[in-house]
Amino acid sequence: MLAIETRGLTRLFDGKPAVQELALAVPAGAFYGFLGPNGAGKSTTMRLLTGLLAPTSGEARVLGLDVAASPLAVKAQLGVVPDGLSLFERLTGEEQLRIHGQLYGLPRREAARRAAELLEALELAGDAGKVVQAYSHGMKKKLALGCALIHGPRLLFLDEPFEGIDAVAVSGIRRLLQDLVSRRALTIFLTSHVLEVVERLVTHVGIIHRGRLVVQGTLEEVRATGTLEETFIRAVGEARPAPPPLSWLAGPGGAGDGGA
Ligand SMILES: Nc1ncnc2c1ncn2[C@@H]1O[C@H](COP(=O)(O)OP(=O)(O)OP(=O)(O)O)[C@@H](O)[C@H]1O
Repeated sequence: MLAIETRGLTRLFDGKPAVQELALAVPAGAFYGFLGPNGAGKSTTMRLLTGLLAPTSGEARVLGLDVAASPLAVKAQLGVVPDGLSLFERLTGEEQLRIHGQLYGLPRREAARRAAELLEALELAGDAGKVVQAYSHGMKKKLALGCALIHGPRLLFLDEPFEGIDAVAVSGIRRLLQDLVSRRALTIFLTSHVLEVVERLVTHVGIIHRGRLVVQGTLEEVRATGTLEETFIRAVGEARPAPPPLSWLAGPGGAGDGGA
C-alpha cells in the first residue's frame, strides 16, 4: 500500500510552476527523504500533501484518501513539523504538548501521560516547566516533534527537522524516528539538506529539481552509482559560471587592493 501517491500534482504561483506534474509514490512504512536544492519545491509539496495548499491541477492521495476531498480525515492522521515552527510561546513545554494532545481529542489524563513520556524521550523532561519562549531553537524543534507525535499519527511530515540541532540531539532524534519506523508504526516523509544524516536514516529517496521529480527509488537504487551526495549533485547540479574572485577581500596589499 502507498501512504502517499500523487498524480500530475502541479501548483503555480503567479503563473509560474513551483511543483510540476509530480508523481510521488511513498510506500507505507517507508522513511522517505525528499531532497532538492533551495527553491526546488519541497515545502510547496509538503503543503500540498498536508492540505495546507490547494493544487492548481492533479491529485494527491494520502493514506488512501484524496486530500482535496477529505482534508479533515487526512489531517487527523498526520503529524507535521513545519519549517517555521508555530508554538504557543507562553505555555510551558509540558502544557504545549498536553494541550496539543487535547486539541486532537485525547482525554486530559491520556494527553498528560503521553506528554510526560514524550518529554522523556526527547530529553526535555528537565525543561518541561519552562515557558517555550525560553527554549533554544533546538529545544523548540524537539518540542514541535513531540506535538506532531502526541496523537499517534500514521504519517509524519518533517521539514528540516535537524536544522539548528546539536549532534548529540540529532543522534537521539534519529534513533527515536528509526525506532518508530522499524516498529512499522509510522511512515515518515522528511526534507533535509543534511545529506549525510539523510543517508543514514531513510529507506527511500525522492529528488526534486525546479518543481519536477528527477529521482525516486529505494536508497539502494538511488545509491547504485555512488553516494547520495554524488547522486544529488548529478541530479540537480548544473554548469555554473565561476563566482567573481572577490579579490578586495584579500585585504590591504592583496591582489585586489585596487592600487592607486
Ligand atoms: N506563497 C508563494 N508565493 C509565490 N511563490 C512561492 C510561494 N511559495 C513558494 N513559492 C515559490 O515556489 C518555488 C518553490 O518554493 P519552495 O518553498 O517550495 O522551495 P523549497 O524546495 O522548500 O526551498 P528551500 O529548500 O529553500 O526551503 C520557489 O521559486 C518559491 O519562490
